[in-house]
Amino acid sequence: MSTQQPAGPLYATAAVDLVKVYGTGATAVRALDGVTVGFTRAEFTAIMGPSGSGKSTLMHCLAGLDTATSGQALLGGTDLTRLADRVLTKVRRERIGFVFQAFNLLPQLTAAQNITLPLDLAGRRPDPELLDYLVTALGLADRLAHRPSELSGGQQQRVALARALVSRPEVVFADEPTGNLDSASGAQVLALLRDAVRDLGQTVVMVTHDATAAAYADRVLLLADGRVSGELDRPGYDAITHALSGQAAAR
Ligand SMILES: Nc1ncnc2c1ncn2[C@@H]1O[C@H](COP(=O)(O)OP(=O)(O)OP(=O)(O)O)[C@@H](O)[C@H]1O
Repeated sequence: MSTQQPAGPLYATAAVDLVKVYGTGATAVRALDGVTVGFTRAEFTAIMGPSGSGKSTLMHCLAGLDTATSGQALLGGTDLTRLADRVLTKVRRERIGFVFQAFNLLPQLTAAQNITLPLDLAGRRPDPELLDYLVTALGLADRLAHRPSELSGGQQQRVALARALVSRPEVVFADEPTGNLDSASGAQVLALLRDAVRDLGQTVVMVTHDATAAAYADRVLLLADGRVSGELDRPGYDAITHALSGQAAAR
């Protein structure tokens, strides 16, 4: 990750002078105030910062879930801000993986069907080796025939993670993926995200408030007031909490 020159093949996803203003006139909120940042391929980045600093907005713009006011949201060489809705939907489905705090599984489908749903929609078959690796690594082998209501929260999030990873998307965006999990389940999800980066070359961008979760990442990007305020390289828990308390003191 770098805050310099984000265009180019090195970056899986990048923001270039990204601005997002919600509303108009006196009530307008400048959620992103000119963010330029690149996310290197095969790297795990955590985005942190105070509530309202623009973390979710940045992720949503980069993932094509929200439209920027100006600037570029690049996925590889594609500027998502220039795509028509129909094309954007296809890009999201075929090139991006998502893991949210709410697991967003379809209740009527089994775990196995939920995992392969995005590939099925795209008319693609899962790579059997990758599917096997993910199901085993996530401890889901004996849960594949279960529906979400028959699974624990941790198991549901692991199904959502397998679904996000099985299509080898260019980027996995994770928004507080451990927010609803107990610490053991959360650690399992974070370890698999880290391993997917190390072993599969997956690019992962995760928004989190949790320094323990962020310590799994290779880099931490700090936002404040809609701008990039800092970046930490392979920080541990202490370095992250120190940077966050520095941010709080500066406010
Ligand atoms: N749909 C919206 N309409 C109006 N304002 C919005 C909207 N979404 C976000 N905002 C505002 O934009 C700013 C950035 O919000 P954002 O959700 O990106 O912050 P965040 O860092 O993710 O916060 P949190 O940690 O609380 O989730 C905030 O001031 C927020 O109130």
